[in-house]
Amino acid sequence: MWKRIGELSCDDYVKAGLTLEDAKGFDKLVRDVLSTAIETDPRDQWKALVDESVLKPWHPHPLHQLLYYSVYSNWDSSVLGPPLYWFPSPAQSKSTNLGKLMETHGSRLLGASYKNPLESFELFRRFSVEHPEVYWSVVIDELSLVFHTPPRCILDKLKPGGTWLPDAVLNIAECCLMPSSHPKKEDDSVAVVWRNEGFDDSPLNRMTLKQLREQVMLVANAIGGSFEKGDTIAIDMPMTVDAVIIYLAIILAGCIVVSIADSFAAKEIATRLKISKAKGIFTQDYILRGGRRFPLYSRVVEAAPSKVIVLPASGTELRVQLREQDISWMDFLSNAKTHLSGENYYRPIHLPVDSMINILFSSGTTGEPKAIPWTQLSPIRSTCDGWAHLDVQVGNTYCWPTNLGWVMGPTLIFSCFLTGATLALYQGSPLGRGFGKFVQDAGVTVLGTVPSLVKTWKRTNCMEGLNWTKIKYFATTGEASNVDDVLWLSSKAYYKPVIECCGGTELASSYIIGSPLQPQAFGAFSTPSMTTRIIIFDENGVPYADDQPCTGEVGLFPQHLGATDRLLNANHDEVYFKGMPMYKETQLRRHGDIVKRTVGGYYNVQGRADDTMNLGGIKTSSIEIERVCDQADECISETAAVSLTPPNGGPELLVIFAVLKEGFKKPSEEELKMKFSITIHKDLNPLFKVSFVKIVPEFPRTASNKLLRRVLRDQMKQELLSFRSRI
Ligand SMILES: Nc1ncnc2c1ncn2[C@@H]1O[C@H](COP(=O)(O)OP(=O)(O)OP(=O)(O)O)[C@@H](O)[C@H]1O
Repeated sequence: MWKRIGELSCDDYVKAGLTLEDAKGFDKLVRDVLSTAIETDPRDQWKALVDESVLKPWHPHPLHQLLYYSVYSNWDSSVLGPPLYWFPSPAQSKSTNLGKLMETHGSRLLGASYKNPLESFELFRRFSVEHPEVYWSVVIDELSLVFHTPPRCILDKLKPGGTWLPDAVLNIAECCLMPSSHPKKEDDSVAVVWRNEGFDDSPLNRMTLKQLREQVMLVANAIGGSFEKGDTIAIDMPMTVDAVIIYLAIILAGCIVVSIADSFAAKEIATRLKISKAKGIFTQDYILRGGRRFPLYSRVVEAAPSKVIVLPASGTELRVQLREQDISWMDFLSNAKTHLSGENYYRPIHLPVDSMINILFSSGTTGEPKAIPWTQLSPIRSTCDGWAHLDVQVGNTYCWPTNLGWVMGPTLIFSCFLTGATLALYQGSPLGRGFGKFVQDAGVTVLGTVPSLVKTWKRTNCMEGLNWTKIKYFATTGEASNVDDVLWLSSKAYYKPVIECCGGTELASSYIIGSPLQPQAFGAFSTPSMTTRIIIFDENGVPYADDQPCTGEVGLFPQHLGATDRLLNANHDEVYFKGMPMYKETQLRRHGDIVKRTVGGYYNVQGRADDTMNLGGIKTSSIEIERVCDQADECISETAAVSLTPPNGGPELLVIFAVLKEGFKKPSEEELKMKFSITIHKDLNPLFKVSFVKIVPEFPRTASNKLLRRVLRDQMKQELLSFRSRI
């Protein structure tokens, strides 16, 4: 449906939103830039257009779409791999964290085979898989780690998952807070920059490393006065600068953080407090978000924990009446002050590297959320991923709207403070322009997102006119990205890479991800992460060869620094190992994703193994079907595909749920069914039959916004049952 790039004319540019005058200039520019590349590889054409900044962040999105899709209009992904939009430059690659490391150690470790960071990336990555102890020994030196007792070695292979950094003793919060010479963190380096929603035109707030340390030590002193070492203490509040201080203070004081996302209802808070046996909880009276005030303290109180420490959402006065056993933040802090007579210093509690610092909960897309213990190894792992794959370093300002209850919250804290980057926090809703203005004003250089956020920004066009060109990397996680949404995002900073990250809370890392040392494709992962070995296997558990394009469930090699070896509310072995195939002598670790490896070695996640369906004898995944259905009609905002086994048995039935965009003529479910069928037959498989279509106002999602296909499946099952019982 898209023209070839050489066939585009002023007319097309006008239709895409330019004035006739601008279209003429634009047409000439495109022709000039492509004059040397018109018959060549589309990748060279796209690269030339990007290198010359032909497309500007303020150009209308249809123009970006027109150029990108026209360049790749004849691209056959099944033969050529996914279309690429970002290409690393040799010069730039040498200034990345990993590039520098490779230039320093590459020849020593790889011998004469080492060429440069781009050509030798895959070789070096494989080396990191085969010799993780060598890789970690050099990368760990890049973080501001201070060991009270250094590790005996990097890896002791006696146990199945290995014992990492055995005998090491440290306090990971202390490592975040102390100045260091490499990475260069000084007392007056800016540690945190933040702004409150509603103050979008006011100056930014900044806190230096020294100020942060003093604040954390003050709170750690107060915690030391009220709790015992090893106590579990919950945090249920937005990810504000105070929440970050409390998080680090709990760990500094040798206690364990229980992170609970602030969007949970009382019942869910109660479950999490019970599983973790939390002795107390930090919360706010209200949550201020999107110009509204949502009660939080009342929800926490309903969950009935023992002691609640309550911060005001704004100002210094609480707007709620506290129960007798609870205490205001001010009173809590003043205890510490009295106790110390003005002296903030706190002696960090040093603990073995495998001691627990944080209890997190998975999002629960596949079932009950798992209570996942993070040890001091977990932040080391997650920071190293950000260091290697997002190039987080001194001088960066790193922002990722999230919450301490999601794995990205703690990851973001450690990724900043162990690498010397500045943490950027917007205290309010990330959905609107205020957030985008903060990104601009704070000079954010690494911006993390989740697909639903990007979808909203694109749909509402709320970021129009803002300058995001300081961003050098975007990142996205949580769910599969929509190609057109990431195209929109990348275009806001002259096509900077959007690094896809897919992992799990229990891995403290991504197992597949993008890299600044490899060309990137929208919505695709370019590599397993450093040191990670993945195996994709078929339905019989037979592995595909490492370089073979294929689709199947993924298994991980279990020796994975930072991965869990226990769960608090389930049997770890049963969840992650039972029933998994062996690879040679090794039993693989379950992750539960269906992964497609494309030609050229890129990856797509096709959903959870639980979301695969068998349609007429052919295995397929929800995401594959949704990708084509999303394009079936312009009135479609998003789709969700699930399959049902009919109550009386028989082949699985395909059901497609659709959310419609506003402002379009609403089709009937029958009409949509026709459209979906045609698209699926044309673009996916002529044998797939659509059994039902349901239009719904919105999809059920986890608190972190992940689509809950299992809830849709259950709903449909109920409907089918009640329909049958009525006839
Ligand atoms: N960039 C991404 N693209 C596609 N899927 C992703 C991406 N990032 C994360 N995911 C999905 O999210 C999963 C990890 O999320 P998390 O650790 O919160 O557990 P969960 O699977 O959502 O919850 P639970 O284990 O409770 O069912 C991944 O295994 C993958 O299925």
